[in-house]
Amino acid sequence: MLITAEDMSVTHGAAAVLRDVNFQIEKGEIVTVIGPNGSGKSTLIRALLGVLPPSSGRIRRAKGLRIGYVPQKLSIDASLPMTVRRFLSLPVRISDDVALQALTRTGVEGLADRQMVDLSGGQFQRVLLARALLSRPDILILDEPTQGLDHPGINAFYELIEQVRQEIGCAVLLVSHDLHVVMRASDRVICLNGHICCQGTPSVVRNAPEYQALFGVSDSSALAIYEHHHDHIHDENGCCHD
Ligand SMILES: Nc1ncnc2c1ncn2[C@@H]1O[C@H](COP(=O)(O)OP(=O)(O)OP(=O)(O)O)[C@@H](O)[C@H]1O
Repeated sequence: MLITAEDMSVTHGAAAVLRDVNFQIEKGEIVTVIGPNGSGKSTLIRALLGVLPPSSGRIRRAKGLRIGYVPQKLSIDASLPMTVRRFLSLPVRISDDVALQALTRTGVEGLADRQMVDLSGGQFQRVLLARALLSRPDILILDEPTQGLDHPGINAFYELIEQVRQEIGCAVLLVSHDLHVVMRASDRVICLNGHICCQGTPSVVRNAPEYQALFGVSDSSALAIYEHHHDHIHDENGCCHD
C-alpha cells in the first residue's frame, strides 16, 4: 500500500467538498479519478499531497513515500527567460546527464535549450513529467495532464505514462476528463462527486448506475475494451466494488 484515505472529509470554509472518502493505492497500479467539474478532484489531490489537511478522517502514506507531482497549471512569466534545462534544476540542481536522461525518458531530449514559454502544450507536459520523475517517485500524481492536448497528443501521453510505469515501476494517480482513454489506460477508476460514487476496474465502473447517471451511457464500442468480467457487489449506498 502506498497511500490510503480513510473516511476523509475536506471542507473549504463552511462548504464540505469531500466527504467520507475511502480508497487505497497499491504499488505499480494506474488509478484514475473522474468526476464532473467542481466534484472535488483537485481537492482530493491536494489533500493526498499533504497541502490541504482533511477536516476529518486521515491519509496514510507509506514510510518514506516519494511523490512526483505534475500540476494542472503552471504559469511561467513570459518576460522571464527560463530554458528547459534551467527549469529542471529548480529547486534542486541536477547534472546535465541527469537532465538529459529525464528528457529522453519523456521523449523531449531535443528541448533542453528551448525557452519554457516557447513550448507547445504537449512538450510542456512532457517537461513537467520529466521534472516529476527526477525524484524517482513511488507514485506519480497528475492533475488533468492532457488538458488542451488534441486526440493524438492525449493518446501519446497515456502511452508514455504506461511506459514510464513499466520502466520505473511507479504507481500513477491521475485526474482526467478523457473518459474513453481513461477507461482503456487505467487499472482502476474512482468516480468522484463530492464522495466516491463508485470505484473499481474500468468495466465495473462503466456498468455502474452511478457512473452512467453522471456521464451517460457511452458508446459501448469505444469502451468495450476490457471484456473479462469481474464479480462485483453493490453495498447499501448503491456503490459498487469489485
Ligand atoms: N480554495 C478554495 N476555497 C473555497 N472553495 C474552493 C477552493 N478550492 C476549491 N473550492 C471549491 O471546492 C469545490 C471542488 O473544487 P475542485 O477544484 O476540487 O473540483 P474539481 O473536480 O477539481 O473541478 P474541475 O474539474 O473544474 O477542475 C468547488 O465547488 C470549488 O469551488
